[in-house]
Amino acid sequence: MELDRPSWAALRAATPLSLTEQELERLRGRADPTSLTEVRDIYLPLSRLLNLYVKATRERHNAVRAFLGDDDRPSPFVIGVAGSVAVGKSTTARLLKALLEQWPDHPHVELVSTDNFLYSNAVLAERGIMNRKGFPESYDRRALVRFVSAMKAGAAEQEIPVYSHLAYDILPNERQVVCRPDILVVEGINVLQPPSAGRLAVADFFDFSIYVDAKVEHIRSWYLDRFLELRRTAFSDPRSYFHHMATTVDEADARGFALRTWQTINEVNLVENIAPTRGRATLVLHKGGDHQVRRVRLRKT
Ligand SMILES: Nc1ncnc2c1ncn2[C@@H]1O[C@H](COP(=O)(O)OP(=O)(O)O)[C@@H](O)[C@H]1O
Ligand SMILES: CC(C)(COP(=O)(O)O)[C@@H](O)C(=O)NCCC(=O)O
Repeated sequence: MELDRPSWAALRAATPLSLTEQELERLRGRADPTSLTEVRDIYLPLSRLLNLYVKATRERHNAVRAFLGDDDRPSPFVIGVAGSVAVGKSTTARLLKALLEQWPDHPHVELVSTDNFLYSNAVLAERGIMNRKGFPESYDRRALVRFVSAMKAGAAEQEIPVYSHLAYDILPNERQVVCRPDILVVEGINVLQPPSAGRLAVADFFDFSIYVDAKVEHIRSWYLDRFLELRRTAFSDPRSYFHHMATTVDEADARGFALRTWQTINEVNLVENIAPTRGRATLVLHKGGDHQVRRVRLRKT
């Protein structure tokens, strides 16, 4: 079913807004204008709905465990967050983590971004796919599926690689430790990709999935604005892979570079690989040009 913003916002019911402006500031992505009004109208109803899903899924698991005489701990509820580069998935995922942690029955929420499963630049260069970063073949999909499958099977702790936007690469000496959570949020552009024949895909482990959607021309302008904002901020760090964009390249050329990156990599990936997975999501958040969610589509079954 499709709901407009006011109808969706009304579903918040009595869910309290417990996030402060300072906390939101910390959770928001670069150049992302998500406001407390957006949290109240869009994310609180979503948090309430997800709480109902988590409870119902737990009850079903408990019934099956009782049937099997199995006294293992229940496995985490897994949520996938998909959508284009620069659509605001990571803000959505961080907000969900902050809001879901406030429900007393699932206080431990872990967030994993799939960029951690990108192949290193060295491997991408060796395979000649450095200009395909973000395309399905640029990820170690087997490692990602193994990780989510192990968490779902109740593994106590898993170590995964760490990707840095600053280095624009996997950090060879760092690992992220993920301890068994009540809820695992897996965020990334390709998380709703269907499996290839006879294989499993990470989406096979999702209990709920969200696709963050917007018109291509809006996402393009968000990508360009963010790139220029990063040029003024993160790229000025001498360790940044894009440092030259802040020093030797002027603003017009930096904009031209970002536009080419968008047109030749991110938009192609959006059209060919990401947008076709939208219909697989349990819920679609559709944003207008001002980044605000205008419509919500929910699959009832
Ligand atoms: N080159 C970069 N340097 C620093 N941070 C970046 C860079 N590119 C993207 N980011 C940050 O990484 C996060 C993820 O970005 P992205 O994968 O485009 O997804 P989304 O915008 O949907 O969250 C965002 O918070 C963004 O601000
Ligand atoms: C790292 C990304 C592939 C996103 O990865 P995700 O966490 O969504 O799997 C993307 O942010 C990216 O860097 N794309 C490459 C082209 C570009 O520099 O915009």
